[in-house]
Amino acid sequence: MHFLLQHYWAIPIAILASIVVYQRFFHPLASVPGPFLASLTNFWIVHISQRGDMIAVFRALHAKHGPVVRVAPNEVSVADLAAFRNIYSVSSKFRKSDWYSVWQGHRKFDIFAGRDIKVHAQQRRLTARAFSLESLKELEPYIDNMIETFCRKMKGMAGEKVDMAYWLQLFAFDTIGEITWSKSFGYMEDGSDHGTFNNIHNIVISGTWLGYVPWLYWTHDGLMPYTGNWLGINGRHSGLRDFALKETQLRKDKPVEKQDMIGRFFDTSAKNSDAFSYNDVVSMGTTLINAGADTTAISTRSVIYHVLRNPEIKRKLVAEIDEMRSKGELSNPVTWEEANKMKYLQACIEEGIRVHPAVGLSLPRVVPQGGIDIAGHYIPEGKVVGTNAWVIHQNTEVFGEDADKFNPDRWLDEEKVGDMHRYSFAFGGGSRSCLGKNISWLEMSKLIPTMFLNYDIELWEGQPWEEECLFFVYVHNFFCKLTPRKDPAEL
Ligand code: HEM
Repeated sequence: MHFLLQHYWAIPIAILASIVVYQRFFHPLASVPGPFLASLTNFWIVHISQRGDMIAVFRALHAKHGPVVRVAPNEVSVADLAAFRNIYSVSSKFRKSDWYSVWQGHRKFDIFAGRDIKVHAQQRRLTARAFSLESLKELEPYIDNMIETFCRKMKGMAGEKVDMAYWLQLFAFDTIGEITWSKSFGYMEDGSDHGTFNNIHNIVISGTWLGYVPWLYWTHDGLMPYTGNWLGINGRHSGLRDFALKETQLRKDKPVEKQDMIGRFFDTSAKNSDAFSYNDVVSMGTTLINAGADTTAISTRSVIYHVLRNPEIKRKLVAEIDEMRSKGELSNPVTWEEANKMKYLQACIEEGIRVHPAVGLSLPRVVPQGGIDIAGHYIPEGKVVGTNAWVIHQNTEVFGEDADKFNPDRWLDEEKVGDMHRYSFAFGGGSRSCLGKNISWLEMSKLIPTMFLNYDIELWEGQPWEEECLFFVYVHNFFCKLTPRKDPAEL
């Protein structure tokens, strides 16, 4: 005792040393390679996620350590192909990790962030039909409205420096408003999002890092009545939700000609009011804004940007568009049916979302009972595993030696396309894969060829863009110049 009192400074050092020894030598993940600090504390990954360069760090870690890397005391990043298919299968028992709890907050019905496998399966059954391929036909006229507004706005800016990243975001948000509540947000008309993007950016910044220390979020949640709100993520549970509530309220009393997403949810709710209440319909509205707008904007940007940076690819895409139009086989705006016949366009979209997936983090899942063997490492039950699309999409075994290049032609190789789809992860995977994939594909398939049909598009002074990797991978500095083209059908 006397010794301890005299050398009190040794106590924290001894505690720290035992933590280091335990985490490095005795912890069940001790054999998994990775950064030293990551094996000791979650604050390493918090720091990386806040810095906005998670993609570069994770790619470098896998290049150095191989297919399994310890990225937090209890979490590993997985690039092993067999394990990936197991974790993200349709019947997967790997539930979403507590990273998602900060996104769910107290919401009962959260199709994106809910972590209970059974509850999620029931919620997915209730909502999936609204997103089905057959419902796309009804949504197409809504999207035509938005494309017409977008092209009209572009016409007004012909020859000028257009902030394409921003305009595609305005388009994607207005489209979500239009297909969900039969009412665009009017952002394109105003040329402004009136602060919404900044609010959502703050939600994403906050949710990205807090997810790695959920105890901090829940402690703050308990103290909030006394301390007030200090966390941006709460905007998802308050401001954004209030917005969806107001729109849903307005829509409820307004008859519409075409069936929109909220209309479909109301129909399901009328038949299952216990399992899918009015409140749950509002939650779906919030989710659609959160999950469906930025993701589509980011993916559309990627396709257009990479096409513009590769003159030969741009030439081939425009040639496909012009050939169909001059034969009278292409409408303006381009229809879904026509777009599906355009093989090169579809290949450009596949490649755009492969090289720049909208989500920049691993999608973390909890290892179920029995554990899992990954590339020679045993990961026990309760630990977290996750794959990052930005890592797996660079796998040369699947995507070829030029996996780091934008090359739409790879999607035209019929022998390889099945395997590439199997490991495409931009829309997530298995039972938790994206519900809105068809909708976003519809938007991209129509907007992109319509833009190249009507305009010659160039990068403004050819400057490269900058990436900011949070949960979403935002881009900055994507400017274009648009020159109206003569319609090829009239040439
Ligand atoms: C190109 C555009 C899109 C991309 C890249 C994308 C990507 C993703 C990803 C990666 C996930 C899985 C997230 C996870 O496992 O944590 C997801 C889930 C989801 N997405 Fe999308 N998304 C897109 C568009 C949309 C659209 C337009 C909507 C709705 C209109 C939507 C609604 C959803 C929903 C509801 C989920 C949760 C599904 C579930 O867990 O059952 N997404 N999306």
